[in-house]
Amino acid sequence: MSKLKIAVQKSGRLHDDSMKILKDIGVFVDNGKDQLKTSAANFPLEIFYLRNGDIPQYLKDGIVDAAIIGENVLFEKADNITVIEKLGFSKCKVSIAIPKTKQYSSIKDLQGKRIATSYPNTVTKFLNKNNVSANLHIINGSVEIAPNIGLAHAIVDIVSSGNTLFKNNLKEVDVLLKSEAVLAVSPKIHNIQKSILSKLQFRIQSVLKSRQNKYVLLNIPNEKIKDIINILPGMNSPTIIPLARSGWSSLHSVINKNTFWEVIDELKANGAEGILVCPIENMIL
Ligand SMILES: Nc1ncnc2c1ncn2[C@@H]1O[C@H](COP(=O)(O)OP(=O)(O)OP(=O)(O)O)[C@@H](O)[C@H]1O
Ligand SMILES: O=P(O)(O)OC[C@H]1O[C@H](OP(=O)(O)OP(=O)(O)O)[C@H](O)[C@@H]1O
Ligand SMILES: [Mg+2]
Repeated sequence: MSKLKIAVQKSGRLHDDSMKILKDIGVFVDNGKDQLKTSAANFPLEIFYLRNGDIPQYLKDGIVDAAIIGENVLFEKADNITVIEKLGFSKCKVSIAIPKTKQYSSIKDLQGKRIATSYPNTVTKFLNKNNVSANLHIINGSVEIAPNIGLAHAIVDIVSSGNTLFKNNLKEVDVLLKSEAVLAVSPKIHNIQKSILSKLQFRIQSVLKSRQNKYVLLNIPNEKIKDIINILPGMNSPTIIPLARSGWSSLHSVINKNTFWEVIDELKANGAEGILVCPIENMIL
């Protein structure tokens, strides 16, 4: 039987969330971590556990059909790889940082300076776009140490909470790109694998939507139904079911998790009682 070959990071920041998404879409993978290749038990999927930094080449060569990978790594190592879905985790930036005490008004300030980075292509593209030339010092990790030991005037590295910069007396002065985990596709993927991938993507989309929303049930006096509907329009329109208690109804709807508490406050202010909020496992729209 034909299978879709998908790469996920073997270990590191993307691994757990990548495996969680596969679990949430109902794909059962029997502990893959120690094996470098496993098959899903209930979906035509083969999982390759690889280094994030190596995945772009596997995609280019068609060794894997698809991958869950940090978008910044694709930007660094592969131009022609299509991203079909942003996955909403491992959000970060690739930024320029300099010592806190130094001034920075634009990238022109780094003309002729030394920049330490693990992302030389990303930096070079940015420098070229701005007609600036600088010397790159390429290192694979602990980049933030470079200015403090006299290795570089500036660094370009991943910034998320900003803690690592703070601890190393650095400040972020320019953002080269924003990144998150994505589902990327090999240009060499065949049609059979494409159709498996679209089934996988459909399931992923339904899980991502469900993560954004919550299911809410509440009781309201009938005369308040209109007001509540205005607060809770739902996916199309909310479900309303009469209660045994005369003059009252139960209303069911979906609310976005970002506006969740504001909506609950409004519902209470408009007479809603017995409000229940539940997670949604899947949203098939
Ligand atoms: N501090 C962070 N916060 C959020 N996302 C991050 C952070 N650091 C890295 N990432 C994202 O997670 C990806 C994986 O990072 P991680 O440090 O686990 O591996 P890596 O060193 O890039 O790769 P490899 O698997 O090749 O060792 C990065 O490419 C980036 O997209
Ligand atoms: O803004 P922050 O939340 O502090 O995150 C940024 C740090 O996270 C990453 O390092 P990681 O911990 O992955 O170590 P690594 O360099 O060994 O990959 C990145 O290289 C930064 O150093
Ligand atoms: Mg890292």
